[in-house]
Amino acid sequence: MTTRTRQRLALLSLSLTAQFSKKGSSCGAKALDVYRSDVVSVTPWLAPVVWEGTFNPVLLDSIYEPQNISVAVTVFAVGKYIMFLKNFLETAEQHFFIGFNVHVYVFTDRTKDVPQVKMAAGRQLTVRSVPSSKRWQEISARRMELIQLLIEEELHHTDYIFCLDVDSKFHGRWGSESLGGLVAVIHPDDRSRFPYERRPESRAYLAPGEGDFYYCGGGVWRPRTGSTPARCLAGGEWSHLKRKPEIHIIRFSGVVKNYADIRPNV
Ligand SMILES: CC(=O)N[C@H]1[C@@H](OP(=O)(O)OP(=O)(O)OC[C@H]2O[C@@H](n3ccc(=O)[nH]c3=O)[C@H](O)[C@@H]2O)O[C@H](CO)[C@H](O)[C@@H]1O
Ligand SMILES: [Mn+2]
Repeated sequence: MTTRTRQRLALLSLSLTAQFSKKGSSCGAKALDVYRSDVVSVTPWLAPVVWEGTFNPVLLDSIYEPQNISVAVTVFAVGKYIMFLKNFLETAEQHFFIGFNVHVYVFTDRTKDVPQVKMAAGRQLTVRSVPSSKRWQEISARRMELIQLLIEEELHHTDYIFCLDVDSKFHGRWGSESLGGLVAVIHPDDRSRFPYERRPESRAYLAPGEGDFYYCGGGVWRPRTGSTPARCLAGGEWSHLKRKPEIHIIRFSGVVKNYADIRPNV
């Protein structure tokens, strides 16, 4: 099955859910619950915004499982950020694409310090050695280049690739509801506090008052897609922020850290 067909299937599955609820089929009772009126559940360009309660996980898994899809994760743990890796991997084992083929690629300069985490059948970890750096900006900027290389070398047949921050941990299901051509995670902070790009010379420039969603720097990236997300995930948190009532289930969180302690430079 081609990638495009899969994407269509993902969207189809959502509309199927809606149809079931209208027609009151045997799936009806469950599907009827799949509805939220208190949040925006579709973007103006018709990408689903995935809140808890807007999808039926059993139905979605039953569509994706027979397709035997493969999911890759890239995560960088350079320098002191290696300290976050154990928690990241352990919580991913509990919540991230359970029952699917998952291949985690860890990029690190401290290969000897990669923790041994027992992984379930169908899941594996590969460590890629990268040089250390004295500047976090360089570590951050080089990530895309190294991911691109990985795709060219090893990921031709991988269906979906998620690029995640290592200083994150999973608390709740993150699975097939997040599959799409280009997926972004909505940042849980207040919109007024976001550092939008204000330099007019930048292609990402937004005038004050413009802009709809603000995405986390992490998310999912796939080759040959445009820059408007086909799917937006909600349900993240940074524990120093006040929990918002519309977030029913925390799926993942960013670990609160003191940048001065862990980044090689400030
Ligand atoms: C969730 C989210 O919105 N994250 C973004 C935000 O994260 P943060 O402000 O949380 O940045 P960060 O310090 O977590 O750095 C991003 C990632 O780079 C890696 N790293 C960084 C420094 C280092 O010394 N060693 C190392 O391995 C590590 O995987 C880390 O998770 O801003 C960054 C750029 O500043 C990136 O855009 C991140 O994706
Ligand atoms: Mn981070």
